[in-house]
Amino acid sequence: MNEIKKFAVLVAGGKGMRMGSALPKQFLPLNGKPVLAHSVIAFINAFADIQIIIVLPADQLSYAQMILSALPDPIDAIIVSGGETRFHSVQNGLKAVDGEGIVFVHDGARPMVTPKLIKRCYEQALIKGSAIPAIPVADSMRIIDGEDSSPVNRDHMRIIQTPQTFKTEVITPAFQQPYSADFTDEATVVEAWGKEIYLVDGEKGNLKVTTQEDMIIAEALMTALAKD
Ligand SMILES: Nc1ccn([C@@H]2O[C@H](COP(=O)(O)OP(=O)(O)OP(=O)(O)O)[C@@H](O)[C@H]2O)c(=O)n1
Ligand SMILES: C[C@](O)(CO)[C@H](O)COP(=O)(O)O
Repeated sequence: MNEIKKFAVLVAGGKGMRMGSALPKQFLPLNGKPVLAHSVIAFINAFADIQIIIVLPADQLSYAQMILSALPDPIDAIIVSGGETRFHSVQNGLKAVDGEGIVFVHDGARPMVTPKLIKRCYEQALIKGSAIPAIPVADSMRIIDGEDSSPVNRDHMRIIQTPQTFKTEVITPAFQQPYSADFTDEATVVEAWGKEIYLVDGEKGNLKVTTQEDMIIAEALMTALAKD
C-alpha cells in the first residue's frame, strides 16, 4: 500500500495581463473546459489519492465552483487566496499542505500536463528530493547586451516547466525565506535556501498559455491528441 501523501498546489492566482482578456486565462474555455480544470484532471488521473490545493485570485475565489463543476467527479479541493506575486501564491498554497510527503507546484496556466510527466516527477522526487521538468532548446540562442548580441551554446540551455516537485522537507523551509525578485520558480527558491535541485525530462507539449496565440496552439494540440 502506498501511504506517501501527495499534494498538488495549482497556482492560478495571476491576472493574465499578457493574455489581455477580461476573464483571467486560467478560467478561459479550452476544448470545453476552463484551462485550470485540465490540470486538475491530469493530477487526479495520475494519483487518485492526491490532495488538490487550488490558489485563486483573492477577489475571484467564487470561480472555484466553475472549475470544480467541470471535473468528471466531485473532489475535496482546498481553495486558497493568491498573493501579490507567484512566489506569494505558492507560499499561501503551501500553508494548506498538511503533513509530510511529495508536493507538486504547477502553473494553472499549463493545461497540457500529462499524468505520465506527473508520475515521472513523483518517482524522481521520492529518490532525489526534487524533480524540475526541463526540455532542450530547439532554436539557436543569442545573449543580448544592449545593441550587441553573441551566440550561446544551446546544448547548455534548458527550458524549465512545471510541475516542480519536492519532498515537503525540501520545499517547506525554502518558502519561509523573504521574497526576492530573483525567484522565478520553485527551483530558484530552493537553491537560494542552499539545496541542490535536480532536473527531470519535461514534455514539449506541456506549454504555458501566456498569450492568445498560445490558446490557439493549445486548442489545436488538444484536438489533435484527442483524435489519436
Ligand atoms: N500573483 C500570482 C501570479 C501568477 N500566478 C500564477 O502563476 C502561473 C504562471 O504565471 P503567469 O503565466 O505569468 O500568469 P499571470 O501572472 O497571470 O500572467 P501575466 O504575467 O501575463 O499577468 C499562472 O498559472 C498564474 O495564475 C499566481 O498564482 N499568482
Ligand atoms: C514557473 C515557470 O512556468 C517555469 O517556466 C515560469 O517561470 C513562470 O513564469 P511567469 O513569468 O511567472 O509566467
